[in-house]
Amino acid sequence: MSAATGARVGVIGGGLAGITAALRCADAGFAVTLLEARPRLGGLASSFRRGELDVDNGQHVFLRCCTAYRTLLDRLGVTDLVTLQDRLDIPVRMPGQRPGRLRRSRLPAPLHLAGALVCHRPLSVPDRLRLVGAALALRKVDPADPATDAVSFGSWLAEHGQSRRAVDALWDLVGVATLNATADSASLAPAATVFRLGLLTDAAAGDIGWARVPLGRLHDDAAARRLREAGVQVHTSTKVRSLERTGDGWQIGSEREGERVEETVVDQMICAVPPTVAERLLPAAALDLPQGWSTTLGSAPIVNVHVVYDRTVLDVPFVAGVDTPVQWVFDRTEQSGLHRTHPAPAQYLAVSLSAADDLIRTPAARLREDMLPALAALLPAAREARVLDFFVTREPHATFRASPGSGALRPPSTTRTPGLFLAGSWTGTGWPATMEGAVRSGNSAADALLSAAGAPVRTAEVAT
Ligand SMILES: Cc1cc2nc3c(=O)[nH]c(=O)nc-3n(C[C@H](O)[C@H](O)[C@H](O)COP(=O)(O)OP(=O)(O)OC[C@H]3O[C@@H](n4cnc5c(N)ncnc54)[C@H](O)[C@@H]3O)c2cc1C
Repeated sequence: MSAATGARVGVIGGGLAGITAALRCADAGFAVTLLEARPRLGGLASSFRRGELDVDNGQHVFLRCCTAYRTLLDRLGVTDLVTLQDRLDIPVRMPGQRPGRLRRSRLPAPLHLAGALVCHRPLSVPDRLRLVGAALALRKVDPADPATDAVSFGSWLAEHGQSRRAVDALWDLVGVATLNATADSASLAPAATVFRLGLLTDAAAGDIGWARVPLGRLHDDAAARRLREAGVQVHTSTKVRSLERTGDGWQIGSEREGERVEETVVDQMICAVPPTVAERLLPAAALDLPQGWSTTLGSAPIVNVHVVYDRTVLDVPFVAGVDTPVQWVFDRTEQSGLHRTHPAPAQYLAVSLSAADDLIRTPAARLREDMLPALAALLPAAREARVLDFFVTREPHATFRASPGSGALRPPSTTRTPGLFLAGSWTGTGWPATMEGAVRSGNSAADALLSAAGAPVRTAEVAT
């Protein structure tokens, strides 16, 4: 029997961070209750039904180096529902140009990308040569050094000989999608983490993975099943309103459909909610941060434009765009179950638009006017195709804003209040706001809680 048996843990928030933390604590023998405001689990990485179509709230990808997220997928029993490339391969499209690709070779890092970059036609030959120096210098940047967080990625790239064109056609191609910020507005610290871990250290690290099913099947259905099997009490549609310290424990006040529900009393707490909610719920002295820190940290939006065509217009799972407002385009036909209502060859594409400050309030009709011609310019078959459906999903608070200085506003998983721990992709994981960061934060919070409770900490296995 575990040392933790009988001790009660409350987890607020059923995103990836909360799911991970709850499973880890339950596996260690705690009696866990998870409270989630929405009717479903999965938080910012979820899906919903639109008529007969399963729609993700936004296209999500992960990399082979996302070992914590992949370990969670294993724990949820859904690894067979995702695809992971054998070799990093990014088809690149530019209007009026022959298709290109960024594909790694079998050489060790960083040589694995040399061939692809030498042939990256959007860049001039001098720009391609200057990439080498910057890539080697980036390998030496220490993301954990506070001075790194004070600098913008864009200014660092400029200092290292990168032209505007190189930033637009290469660094931002990868950086905007992973940091949800352009190089000019991003902190060097998370940018260095992404490029070093994903592209510059281990050749296989940057291979891209994605779900072959709606995200809800992974992060809601499978997670709910595994949590239940682990003995976690999951209460969805339950919004936490208050968190009170009572003697040695915590009293959680919440409501369901606007009605107060009986308070939950626990011994230890993990708060895995967005930053603004955490600041509201946490005792004032819990964090070593100035009042209003969550507003200062801020958030950044992502918009997805969804288009159903009457025919196949994209013959690969995804492409990245250069010299176009279209950033990344994904084939969503299989995941969405499109052919339940629109027979083949109809195809459903999602255009993922990160760092979308300029687009988050743009009306759908205007996005349609802009995006359909842009898609036709990249995908010749789209010029003749009929659009059967067009809609937009918007996540105004998709990630925290990874600006210079944001690192100092990302607290660790431990707080100054005993028995209270924090999780969430916005906490101090060193990673940008990603699924990997969320799962790592859930693991850190669980590790800290287990160690404070004197329970054995079994570091989660890492997928290879
Ligand atoms: C459109 C989009 C595209 C993205 N693309 C990628 C990608 O390609 N790759 C990648 O790795 N990451 C991507 N991300 C980021 C990734 O989804 C997030 O970093 C991650 O899912 C965050 O998980 P979390 O558990 O930290 O937070 P959240 O998912 O925000 O979970 C917090 C949970 O707390 C709940 N909650 C809030 N208030 C309360 C309350 N009072 N009481 C109870 N519950 C409450 C919320 O409902 C939510 O479920 C994307 C995000 C978006 C929005």
